[in-house]
Amino acid sequence: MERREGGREERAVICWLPLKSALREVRLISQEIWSDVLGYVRKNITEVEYHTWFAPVKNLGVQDGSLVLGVRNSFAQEWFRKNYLKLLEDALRSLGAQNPQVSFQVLPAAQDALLLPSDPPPPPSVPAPRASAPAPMESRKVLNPKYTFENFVVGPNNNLAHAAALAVAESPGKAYNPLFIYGDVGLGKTHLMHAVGHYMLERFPGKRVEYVSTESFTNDLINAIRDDKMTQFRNRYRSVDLLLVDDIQFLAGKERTQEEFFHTFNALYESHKQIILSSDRPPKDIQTLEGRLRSRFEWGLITDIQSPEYETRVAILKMNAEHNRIDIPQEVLELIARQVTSNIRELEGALMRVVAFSSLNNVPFSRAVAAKALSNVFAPQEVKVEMMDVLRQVAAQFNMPPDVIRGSGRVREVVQARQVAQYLIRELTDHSLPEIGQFFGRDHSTVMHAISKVSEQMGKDSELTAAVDLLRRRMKGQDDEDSDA
Ligand SMILES: Nc1ncnc2c1ncn2[C@@H]1O[C@H](COP(=O)(O)OP(=O)(O)OP(=O)(O)O)[C@@H](O)[C@H]1O
Repeated sequence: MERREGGREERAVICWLPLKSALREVRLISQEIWSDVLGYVRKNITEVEYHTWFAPVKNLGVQDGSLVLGVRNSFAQEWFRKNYLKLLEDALRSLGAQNPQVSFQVLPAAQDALLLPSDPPPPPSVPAPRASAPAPMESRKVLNPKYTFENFVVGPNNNLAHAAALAVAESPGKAYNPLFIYGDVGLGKTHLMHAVGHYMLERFPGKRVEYVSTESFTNDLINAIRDDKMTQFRNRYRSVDLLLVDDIQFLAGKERTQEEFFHTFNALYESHKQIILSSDRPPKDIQTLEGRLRSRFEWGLITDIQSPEYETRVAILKMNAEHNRIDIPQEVLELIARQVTSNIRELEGALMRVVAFSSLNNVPFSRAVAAKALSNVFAPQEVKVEMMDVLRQVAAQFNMPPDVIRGSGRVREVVQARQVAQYLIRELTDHSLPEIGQFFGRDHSTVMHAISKVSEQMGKDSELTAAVDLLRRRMKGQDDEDSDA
């Protein structure tokens, strides 16, 4: 464990250890911030400037609350400091950073030349230029390594779809063919499809799995017709063991694609190859879909995925946090799960936003911090402070585990932290003295004594006063200034 000598410095370092461990995966998290920052920057400078200066910049993650950007050489470093620092800080401010910090590092030549796979996609607000020709045959997509059965949280909203997908994975071409999964955006249809693909490839590495969106299928068809390559097209789609087609509702109104898909479907079905289709609606609601296709889609099993209920949302967030090795308190996850109710993609985005916010502002996770981080995007939530919130914040501030504060230790620092925690709980929550006493395994008179002791010291002991003020602001989500004090 990292330790430095010297009172204040030591506290500053150790206080943020949980946050530092949260930042281990910060490169991943900060792509989200970086995409938003680029979106902001692009709106505020010319395209030429953007491409000259920002396109080559590499996001190196957040370190100690500062967004670190890799630039090509010391000239660019200087240029950025002089010309773009303020713009970048404004961009971070627009994302909720209260004391934004940006630093620039000159990249080693090799890294500069290398486009790391973690580089962010272009910001969504400014779409990348689109080629006028349709995508080439290679538009096939690969399976997302994250979309496995192990990473899929099962709840009442999706247990039937999950069971069906598992059955299909175990007996492809036999259990349900086709499997038709429908549901609103961002609820896990693609995840389940890919999970079947992974499962099959793990058990039978020689099998051919093809995942394609309906749009890519259509583009491939157009290209094949244009380039006179229909035989290759047919070979490609009719020789697979598992065909996964996303967003099949986009077949609506495309007669030629429907015709070709009909033959692909028949060829696969007759040779007992598995087909899985996803859609935002059941086959009967897809307008202008040929009757013969609709009836084929209904041959197997049609199953839906609904919005997840609260417990499933919390479980998904927990799994995501663990996956990214982010140590985030349960009550913060619960707050996010209450805030984002319908869409899992948004739920994951909200978690990222909270992690980004707390790393950029260098504050530990708390419900108030999470509420603030989400307030720009979702309706602001009134956060009721809980005893556990206070205990955790006091523990971080006094650099000792919460259990030690609640324990029986009589060391001066521990007693002081315990008294501060009791004082703040009394002030910030509705709990009675006996309830607070019970939380600390003590009686109400001890709590009364703690409160009068802290009240007495406030104003006299400046360090304690500053710590209590800072904690109070943090609990109320008002820690506007830098919170390293
Ligand atoms: N049950 C779940 N457990 C864990 N993660 C999930 C679950 N359901 C969805 N997700 C995650 O939510 C995100 C969105 O899921 P996915 O892309 O599969 O949704 P979709 O229904 O295919 O959406 P769209 O219709 O927009 O394509 C993904 O990151 C996925 O991993």
